Amino acid sequence: MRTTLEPSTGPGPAPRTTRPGDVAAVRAVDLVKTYGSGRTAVRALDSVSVAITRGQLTAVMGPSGSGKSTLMHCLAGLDTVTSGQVFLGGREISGLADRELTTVRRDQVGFVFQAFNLLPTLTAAQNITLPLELAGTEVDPGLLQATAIALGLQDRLAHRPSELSGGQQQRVAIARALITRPDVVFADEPTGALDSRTGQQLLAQLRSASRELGQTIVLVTHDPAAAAHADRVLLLADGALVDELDAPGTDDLLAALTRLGS
Ligand SMILES: Nc1ncnc2c1ncn2[C@@H]1O[C@H](COP(=O)(O)OP(=O)(O)OP(=O)(O)O)[C@@H](O)[C@H]1O
Repeated sequence: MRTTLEPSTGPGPAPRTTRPGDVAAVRAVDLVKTYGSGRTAVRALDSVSVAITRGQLTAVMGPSGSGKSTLMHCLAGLDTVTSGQVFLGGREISGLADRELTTVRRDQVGFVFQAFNLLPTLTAAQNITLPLELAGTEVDPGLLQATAIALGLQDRLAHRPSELSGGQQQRVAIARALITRPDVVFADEPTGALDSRTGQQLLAQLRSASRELGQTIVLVTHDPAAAAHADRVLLLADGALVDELDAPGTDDLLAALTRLGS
């Protein structure tokens, strides 16, 4: 097992989590991910180096098969890397053993998926605080309130998922990912199960929650209108990072994707 810290910018012991001076919440250096071996090997990520800025909403776009999910999985400690390094919160996670990666995922990362994955018998509040309960951490009512307000859920906390709209259910799932204040929240096509208007509202809320709480969020999406909510958009093609756009509009993204032939 190999664990190193990012090069320190100052004296003193290197802390476990992101230092105040760090701008990157998560960083990949020369990341390579190959599936399979021999003639059937697929190089899903081909030497990707990228830094995800703290407190920003970053979207990852690219044609189908370009490596978006693979990049997310490697950055989040869900998958091993073939070579290269991943630093999460200033600590290298590439090379960690499975048990340590489980702790990284529990303590440093939040996830939001297309399917909301809420527990039907629990209220919205209980769903949101579930990660804290599972970790044996006391629930701070102020933190729950602030998270609920950031997502416009303060009047829905006593409701069960079946009593909530799809958009509200996904906001509960986002609140659940934010409640532990992880280094990064990864959202994989979070609007995939929502109609386009509700999806747009959800993304606006995701972005404002990111700003209000200073939460780093990585959004994986096919949808240029979704990615247009991001502070920065990373474009992947054939496993390589081919472009980075700052606060692009939907038209800029459509043009960039057209150039990639997607
Ligand atoms: N478990 C796996 N075994 C073999 N090949 C894989 C595996 N997972 C992904 N791949 C391949 O790696 C490449 C990148 O896949 P990935 O799922 O990361 O792309 P993506 O951009 O997320 O695609 P999509 O937009 O279609 O979800 C593809 O060629 C894919 O077929």
